[in-house]
Amino acid sequence: MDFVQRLGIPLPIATGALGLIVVLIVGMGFFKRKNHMPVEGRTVLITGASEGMGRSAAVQLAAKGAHVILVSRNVGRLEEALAAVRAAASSPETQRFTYISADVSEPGYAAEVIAQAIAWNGGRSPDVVWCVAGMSTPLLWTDDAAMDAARRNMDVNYWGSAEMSRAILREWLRPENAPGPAGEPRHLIFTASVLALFAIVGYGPYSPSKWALRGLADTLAMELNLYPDNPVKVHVVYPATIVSPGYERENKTKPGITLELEKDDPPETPDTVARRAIQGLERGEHFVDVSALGFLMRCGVLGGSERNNWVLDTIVGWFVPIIYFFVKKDMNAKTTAWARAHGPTGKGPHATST
Ligand SMILES: NC(=O)C1=CN([C@@H]2O[C@H](COP(=O)(O)OP(=O)(O)OC[C@H]3O[C@@H](n4cnc5c(N)ncnc54)[C@H](OP(=O)(O)O)[C@@H]3O)[C@@H](O)[C@H]2O)C=CC1
Ligand SMILES: CCCCCCCCCCCCCCCC(=O)[C@@H](N)CO
Repeated sequence: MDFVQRLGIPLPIATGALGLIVVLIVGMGFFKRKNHMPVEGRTVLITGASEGMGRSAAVQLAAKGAHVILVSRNVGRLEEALAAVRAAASSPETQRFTYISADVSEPGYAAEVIAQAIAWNGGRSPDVVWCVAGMSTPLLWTDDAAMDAARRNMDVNYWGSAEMSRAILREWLRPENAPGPAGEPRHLIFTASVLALFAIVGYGPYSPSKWALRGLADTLAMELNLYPDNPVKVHVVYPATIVSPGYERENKTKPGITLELEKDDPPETPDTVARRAIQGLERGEHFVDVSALGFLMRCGVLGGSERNNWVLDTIVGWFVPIIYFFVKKDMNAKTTAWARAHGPTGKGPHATST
């Protein structure tokens, strides 16, 4: 406490301030104990639900008692996922499940999907919509295929989620669909990536599509205050590496330097990532991180975004630049060293060994 006195701050005020901070952090944790996203008996629509994290989320939400609508393109895989979801139901006699085959990159697809979902659901819209469908084509920005890949990533990741968000909000926000200000909020969930919080070489075609989701989510979070009688919560989930079929696909084009830089990020299974994401949603978080690195990266970008815990997120955010000072130095040096050893465009998953 010596340094506190040397700063001229009286001890009682210093301990009082410290005590207040602790009480705020603990207190805010206490309020979060409520489940902010109960799904039992409610209907959840998930895009990208036939594989990877979306499929795991569908299974886990069925186990919590939700009716689930799976959306993706491939009917064979949807059938398989549907069987897994059905098998996980907590009340198989009352819970209902179905799938809708749709391509989220098709302009206008979402209104039709929502219409089908409502028809199946007895005239009621789904209560939770989670946009998980996504893809990644890592390439160096000057690669021949990068521009087409960037447009495709934007079509699936950004426009696929943006269209769905508009279609469902136009339903949820209708005056006749208003549960009133005290009604259970509906939930609109986007799936981004930690790469929307921190960028690394090789994800030029992908990262912007996920950053864009962040901008849309923050805009909507404020815009939804216009509809106090139709409460809706907006969330963004930020996974790091998920060992999924999509991850196998993206590694086919991943530049060697990208593989090298991301190898320190511990890969997680789709089940683990889905479970942590659902826990964060149940705590009522606006931005949901699912790993320790993701937590630091989230605190590092918050700016004017909603904070999950205003005290903790802010204080952690003050220290993240110190970590980045070293991380960026290291990553920039590794990238330069890579160019010296392999030439700047040494690429492909096996580039490390050539
Ligand atoms: N894997 C990773 O390392 C990371 C992934 N993410 C993001 O998390 C989410 C889940 O990733 P992951 O578990 O790897 O998923 P996968 O890539 O393994 O599965 C993607 C799912 O989305 C569906 N999908 C893909 N394109 C379309 C489309 N055009 N229209 C409709 N459905 C489509 C697929 O089904 P079908 O082919 O039948 O259409 C499948 O169900 C994605 O948004 C991804 O960008 C974020 C961070 C890391
Ligand atoms: C303060 C914090 C320190 C930061 C240290 C950074 C370590 C590098 C982590 C890179 C992780 C990349 C995950 C990619 C996930 C993804 O979205 C793709 N697989 C999808 O294509």
